[in-house]
Amino acid sequence: MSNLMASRRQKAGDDGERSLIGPPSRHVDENLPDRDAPKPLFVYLLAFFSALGGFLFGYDTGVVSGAMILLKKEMNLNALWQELLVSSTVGAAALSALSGGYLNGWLGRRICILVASFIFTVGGIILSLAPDKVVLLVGRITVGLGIGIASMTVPVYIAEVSPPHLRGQLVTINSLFITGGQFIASVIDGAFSYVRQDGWRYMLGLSCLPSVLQFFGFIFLPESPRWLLQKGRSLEAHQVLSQIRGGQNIDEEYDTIRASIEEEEKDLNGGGPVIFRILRHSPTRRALIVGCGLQMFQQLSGINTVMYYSATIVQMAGVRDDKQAIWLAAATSATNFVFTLLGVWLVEKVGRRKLTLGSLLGTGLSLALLAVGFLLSAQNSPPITLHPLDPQNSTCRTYGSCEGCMLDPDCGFCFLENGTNVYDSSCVPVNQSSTDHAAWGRCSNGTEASDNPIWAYNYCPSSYSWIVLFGLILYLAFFAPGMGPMPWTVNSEIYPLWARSTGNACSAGVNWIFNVLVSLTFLHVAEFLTYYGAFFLYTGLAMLGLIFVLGCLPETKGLQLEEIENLFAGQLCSCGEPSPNSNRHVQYIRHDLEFSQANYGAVESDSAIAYITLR
Ligand SMILES: O[C@H]1[C@H](O)[C@@H](O)[C@H](O)[C@@H](O)[C@H]1O
Repeated sequence: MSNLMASRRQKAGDDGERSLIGPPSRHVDENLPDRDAPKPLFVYLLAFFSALGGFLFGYDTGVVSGAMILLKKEMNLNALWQELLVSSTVGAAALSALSGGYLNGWLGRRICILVASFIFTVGGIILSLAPDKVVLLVGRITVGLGIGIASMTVPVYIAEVSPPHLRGQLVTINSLFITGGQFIASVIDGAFSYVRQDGWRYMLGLSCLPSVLQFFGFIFLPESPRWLLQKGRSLEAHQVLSQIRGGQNIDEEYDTIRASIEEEEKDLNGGGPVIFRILRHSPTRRALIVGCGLQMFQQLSGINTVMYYSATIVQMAGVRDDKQAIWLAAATSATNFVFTLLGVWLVEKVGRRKLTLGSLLGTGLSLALLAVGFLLSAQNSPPITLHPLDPQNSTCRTYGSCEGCMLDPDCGFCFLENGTNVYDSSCVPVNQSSTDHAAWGRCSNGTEASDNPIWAYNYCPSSYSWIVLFGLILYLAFFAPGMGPMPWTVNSEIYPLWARSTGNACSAGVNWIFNVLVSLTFLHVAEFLTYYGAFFLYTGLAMLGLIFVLGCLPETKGLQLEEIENLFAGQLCSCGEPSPNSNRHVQYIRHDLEFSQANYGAVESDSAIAYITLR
């Protein structure tokens, strides 16, 4: 038995991943899934149609910044409404991701994906036809509900239908679709920014195309075989598995899924709602802490602030034209997308742990560079030379330089420019109905000719802006391959079968909650700590994340599901070292003995527990 285990263990290390659906159950040394194993086209089709959910997640979160530039003018949106339209989607996503675990167990993965694509479509229609801002808000909340369900269901579905040797790659491709969606959204934003009248309707409404495609695709696509088996629909599960595996012999895999479900049922951890069972079961509780911690630190390292703020960063660097700024923001999301591709390639080469650690270290250093850029800009902030009489007697006249003026949300900086030289500058109140102009004076008419003064809201002109721009690109290059996709990928692998949808629902919920928190607090944090203070704060948080990952994230690459579970059997933070218990190796093997009924038994040796399927 030990030799047999050793050979399987060796093979597991060499071959990469094993099925999440259940442990491999084939005969010891033959038919093991490996890179030469058949790659049934059908599974790619399934992954593509599911990852459209990731695309919609990226599209709907990304498209709003470009749409807002047109919307705020057409609908006279004040800062509060702009904030509401952006954050309501993310808030709704948090709620629906949290409830998605229950929906997944009750309705199944396929129905949840169908529901999500239906909601996306309805949301897209509401948004494109919205007559006023209230209906727009309803549309944004609707779309958020779809995003939440999709964000937690899609990785689970892909993991459950993928053959073992393709699982890691296919789940990470979902993250590629997220950043791809954000990139396409920014291109669509750029293209329709020329359509001044109603351009935003196309931007927001176009998401209906992929969602309708996904909806019709999933009418014909199958349910996860594991969910079917869990619900006792064994005949259907067998048919689906056989279809997904392209007609290969699936008896062994099928038996394994069934065996693992029966094992789960034997060991219900006291019964009750899954979340309580997770909290009572220490290894799964530890996995949940690691999964939620990763999602929390992903957001605390400021990705969405950096992406959202990128348009302002490029304005700060001297690009003042709205359209040019939109296209440069598209370049930012293209960078995010391209470097995610690097992550898909690296994940099986260097492993999840090293990729996440390297990514966080680079992310922290780039955040520090961004902070230094902002610090130098603040120290050399242009002085205010003109103090026009203020009819509103606002706080704006109290500032001596652009820095203080820019940090006050009620004021903006109005100036003339000669090359990099700023002159005739003043700090004046912003127009309450549009931040594009001042409330009165030279910068209030919104026209921008070379002899007209420039209106800078939220930023200051600075000759150190290149440091900030460089920091931004470096940040994305480090974040995108690791901290972007790994929290999603790792979460799809670390929970045992019974806890997978609830574990993913909780961690996705944590992701969305911290997304809202970081984006809602950014401007206030910047007001109190200044921009460089805010970015130094993110640097600190990324470093805390680094310590967390260093201490608590074990390497899951190339391990079987049972080995992954065992990684959480010991202490929570063991610096990635396998816990002593991980020597216990669980192995399912099939004995072709002549029994007509299936029976299951367990044998424990000094270094292994073997679950033997007897037939
Ligand atoms: O993994 C994704 C990705 O990195 C996106 O670019 C980001 O906007 C999301 O918040 C994140 O969850």
